[in-house]
Amino acid sequence: MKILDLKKRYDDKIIFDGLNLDIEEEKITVILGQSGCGKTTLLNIICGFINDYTGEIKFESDIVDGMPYIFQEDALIPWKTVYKNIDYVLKNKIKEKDKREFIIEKYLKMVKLSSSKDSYPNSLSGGMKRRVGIARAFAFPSKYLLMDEPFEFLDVKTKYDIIYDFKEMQSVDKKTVILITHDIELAVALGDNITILGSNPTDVVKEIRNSKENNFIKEEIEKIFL
Ligand SMILES: Nc1ncnc2c1ncn2[C@@H]1O[C@H](COP(=O)(O)OP(=O)(O)OP(=O)(O)O)[C@@H](O)[C@H]1O
Repeated sequence: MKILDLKKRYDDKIIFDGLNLDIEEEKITVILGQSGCGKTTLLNIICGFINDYTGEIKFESDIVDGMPYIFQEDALIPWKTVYKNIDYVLKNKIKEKDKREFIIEKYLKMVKLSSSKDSYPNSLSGGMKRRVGIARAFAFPSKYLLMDEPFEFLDVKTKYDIIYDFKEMQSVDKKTVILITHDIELAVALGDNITILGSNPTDVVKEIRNSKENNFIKEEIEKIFL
């Protein structure tokens, strides 16, 4: 995916004034930026929630069905079971019920929630709700996956358990993931590529490719970001 010469303002506040980004397909790109620099605005432009910008977003894969978006807050429907929450987003895309069932079972198993498929969201822990959200996002037939601070408000152990499972799923499904955060540890744990944004107006400060190959990546990011 390429973001070319992106310009966006809210009234007289300039957020992007010619931002260019090259997002590698089938990898996890983490975009790190301080609060208020425009990360959510960027994701909302990519997924089409925001249209009043100039510049171009070039997708290499099909986006006709839309793309899943995991928010900070749980976006589960409280009156639907875990199974029905996932089925709800697949229904319009996959007509065959048995095919949907196969997909839902597969992803619930991957997030270790097969036995909770008939539970309602209010009976799940915060971590379990996150897992349902991840299963639903991976089950959705899209090459792209957008995530906005997806693991906020989780305790450290739960967060790293989920990160581990997320990586396992990504190693099989190879989505083009864009994750925005201000959490350096999350960036280091998940990012194949890490882009650090500065602000006023927002632009790229540093792009780090293949960050897993760099043993000092956290220290390097801290020097720039903190
Ligand atoms: N609809 C809007 N109208 C006016 N200003 C807005 C609007 N949405 C966001 N902003 C402003 O634009 C700037 C960027 O907001 P955005 O939410 O994209 O930043 P962010 O980097 O995601 O922040 P955070 O990490 O705190 O969520 C902020 O100063 C915000 O107050």
